[in-house]
Amino acid sequence: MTARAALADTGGVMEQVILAVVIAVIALAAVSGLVIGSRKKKRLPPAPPSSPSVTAPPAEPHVGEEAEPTLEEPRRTIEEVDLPVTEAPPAPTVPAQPEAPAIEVPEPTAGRLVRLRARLARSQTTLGKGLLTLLSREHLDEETWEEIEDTLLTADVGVAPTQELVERLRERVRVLGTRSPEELRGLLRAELLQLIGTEADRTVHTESGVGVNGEEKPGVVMVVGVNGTGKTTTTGKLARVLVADGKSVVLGAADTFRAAAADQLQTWGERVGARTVRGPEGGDPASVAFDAVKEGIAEGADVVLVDTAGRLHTKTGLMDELGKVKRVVEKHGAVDEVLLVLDATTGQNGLVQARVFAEVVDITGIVLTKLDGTAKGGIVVAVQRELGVPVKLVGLGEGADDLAPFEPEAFVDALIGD
Ligand SMILES: Nc1nc2c(ncn2[C@@H]2O[C@H](COP(=O)(O)OP(=O)(O)OP(=O)(O)O)[C@@H](O)[C@H]2O)c(=O)[nH]1
Repeated sequence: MTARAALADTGGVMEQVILAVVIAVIALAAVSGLVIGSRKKKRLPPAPPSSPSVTAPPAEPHVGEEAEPTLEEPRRTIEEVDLPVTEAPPAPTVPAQPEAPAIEVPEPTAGRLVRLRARLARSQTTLGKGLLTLLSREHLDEETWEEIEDTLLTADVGVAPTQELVERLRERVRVLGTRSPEELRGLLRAELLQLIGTEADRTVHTESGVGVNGEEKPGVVMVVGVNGTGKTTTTGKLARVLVADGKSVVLGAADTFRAAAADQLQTWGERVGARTVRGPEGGDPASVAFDAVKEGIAEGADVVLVDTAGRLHTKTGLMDELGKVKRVVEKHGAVDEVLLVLDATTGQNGLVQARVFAEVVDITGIVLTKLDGTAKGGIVVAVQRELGVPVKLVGLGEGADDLAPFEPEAFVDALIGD
């Protein structure tokens, strides 16, 4: 091969090399253009308009995207950090103060028994009207007197008072000779009144006095009795009686065995604007009672009513605890009333309860509930005899103002009718 031929050969190879390089560059450019295009396609779509009520979670960063720059904040020492407790609470935006329940105005207490006498008359006909019918018989033979006796016993008057009454009636009827219905009514009225007693002090004592430290102390009333007799209801109704008479009342929910009892009492209190002092469920009843009187003193209240647990008289420990409640309350000063609540429908069983309660605390008054639901009104006589303590209030229904001061005359009139 000549040198010229060799050179020409070399030039051809160079041309091929240059061509190959040009093709490679073009190919590279095309490939890189495709990559850029595909990256552009991967960009996130524009964010949807944000909704005002729903807060969207932050979008997660994708691979290849740069992280958001962090805010540059100087590092603070622990002393410089404001603790949340030191911050002023944000101004409340919702004016949602629950409205205080409307305060009720209880019915006046004077003459309540007269107003409610229809409740008594309905259920007591066996006693009053039954006696009148028997006494009106033309011949008052032994059989009739026995029927009179049975009527009194059935009405729970009790054996001894029944015998006394029958004895006196026999004597007076004999002296009277002929009997007009009016005379008989007057005679029976007088004898029943004598049996019930018109002289006893039936006032519920709630006068304020002087506490152990010489401070003014509200009148303190303890309400005791077995579960279900209507004790809590009676405490609530009594609060209304007092409020109706213009007194301010604090309630003590010392029935800590049953949380619902405290709720029940509080509801009664709220209806007449009386504060209720309560403790933890199962807590010490004596301490709740103590706190209630303390609160009453602090508030300058007129009366503190303490509702106690309806302990069963068979449980000696619980009964002892009732004595403790009274002793602890007395650290503030005297307890003015201890009212025993008895369910008139339980008859003789109520007398057993009365006896046991009287052993633990000095009962000063009796509240007979549910007299509207029984013909056994004679229990008024029996229980007074048993305890030597007067009936001071009677319950004549489930209504808020169905608790009446006990008035013997109105009671007897309701029994025998006018
Ligand atoms: N008919 C009638 N029902 C009454 C009277 N007094 C209370 N009651 C009802 O008797 C039931 C029991 O009353 P409460 O006050 O819960 O009885 P309690 O003795 O406190 O019982 P605990 O709270 O379980 O200790 C309730 O349904 C009252 O409405 C009343 O004079 N007449």
